[in-house]
Amino acid sequence: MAGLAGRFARRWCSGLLGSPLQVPALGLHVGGPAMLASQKDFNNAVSQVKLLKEDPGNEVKLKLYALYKQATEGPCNVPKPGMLDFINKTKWDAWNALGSLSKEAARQNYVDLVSRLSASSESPSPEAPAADRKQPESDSLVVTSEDGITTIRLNRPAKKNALTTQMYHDIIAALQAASKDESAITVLTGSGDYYCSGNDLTNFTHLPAGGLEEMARSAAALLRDFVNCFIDFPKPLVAVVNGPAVGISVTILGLFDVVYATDRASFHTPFSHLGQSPEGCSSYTFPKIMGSSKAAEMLLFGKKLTAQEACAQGLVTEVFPDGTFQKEVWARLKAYSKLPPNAMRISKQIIRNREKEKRSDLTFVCQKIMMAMKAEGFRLNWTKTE
Ligand SMILES: CCCCCCC/C=C/C(=O)SCCNC(=O)CCNC(=O)[C@H](O)C(C)(C)COP(=O)(O)OP(=O)(O)OC[C@H]1O[C@@H](n2cnc3c(N)ncnc32)[C@H](O)[C@@H]1OP(=O)(O)O
Repeated sequence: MAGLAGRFARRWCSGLLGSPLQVPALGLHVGGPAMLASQKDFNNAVSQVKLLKEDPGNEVKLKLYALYKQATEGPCNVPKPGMLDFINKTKWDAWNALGSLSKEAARQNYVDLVSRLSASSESPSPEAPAADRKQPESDSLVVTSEDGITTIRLNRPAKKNALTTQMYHDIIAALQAASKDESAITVLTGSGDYYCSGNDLTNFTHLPAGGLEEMARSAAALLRDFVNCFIDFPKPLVAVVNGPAVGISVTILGLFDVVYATDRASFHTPFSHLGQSPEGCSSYTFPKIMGSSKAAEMLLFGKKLTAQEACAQGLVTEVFPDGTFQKEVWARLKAYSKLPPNAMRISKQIIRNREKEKRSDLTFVCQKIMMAMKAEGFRLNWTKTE
């Protein structure tokens, strides 16, 4: 495991330990005061970074990288790497974010940052490591209740509604609240042109203090809580699939009671491409819904289904023309929400209870994730899914 963590760290660190970036949150230097660090101070700081006793974490290393580049080469002057080149794109973004910060100010900021890091590595910091800090509340999830329907909307359209760690937590909380509220039906949908692009692939780029193993363990625990909420949800749960769906947003569809899709939607589970294995109980629900060979084509080979294909295979309940999708679906859901809520709950319980014993599958899936992460060296490279 240490080897894996080391490989992970090396990938981040390659060419990274040395560079200033302007980060207002760190109180870094922007202007040009009288006493700026000399080239010698800067060279010393570059050497000092390599001697730090504690790994400062990827976030700080990224700041160092960007400041170093700015100090030595000036404003970012190289083409933006493609989105598949994930690590270099992240580094490029950090450097580019420094804008026109002068070389001298970047040099000073780099020296200041290294001096703070050296001081804190000698005395324990009162602050929790950045990777362990709780994420700020975000508006990436919007929950509304109207006409007997609670709607949980993924609201990160610029990132195709990719699920951040915070969003997993927020969805769990929203489902728990919806299971107890006055609504008869609960809906999951997305904002913008995508339903969801699956797990946010940057969720795994910040290594916690406990290293790779700890990251795998906490991801598996969060995933288990997340999927359990869908398994246990007591009311009718409807997916309003407003556009393409990828990864975990597809696998959990087998735990919904009804899935309505626009004819623009597609359903893609590129797990093998990513060196991962399927989750969300799909190893159980998909073969049951569509038969084992169709399930294998999706889950092993990553075959992307059109909305019509997904409907023909039973994953989707009904497909609507995109132009009338929202109008037709919401009109229908409003009508359904007038049905007696208790009757719907009890009927759902009768239908689903038979399945709950299969839950051991879920634990197995969590174990598989950890095994896959280890086996794959926890690869960060991701494949464009189209
Ligand atoms: C903590 C608990 C962990 C539980 C783990 C559960 C295991 C789950 C597994 C999965 O879900 S596997 C599936 C993961 N998803 C993907 O592989 C999709 C990756 N994205 C793409 O292939 C493409 O972005 C797209 C979805 C096909 C869209 O392509 P398009 O060309 O239309 O748009 P882009 O320019 O590529 O994207 C716009 C913008 O959005 C960002 N983005 C898209 N998807 C993700 C993602 N999954 N994670 C993070 N960011 C994503 C993309 O980087 C672009 O950002 P900018 O470059 O504009 O900043």
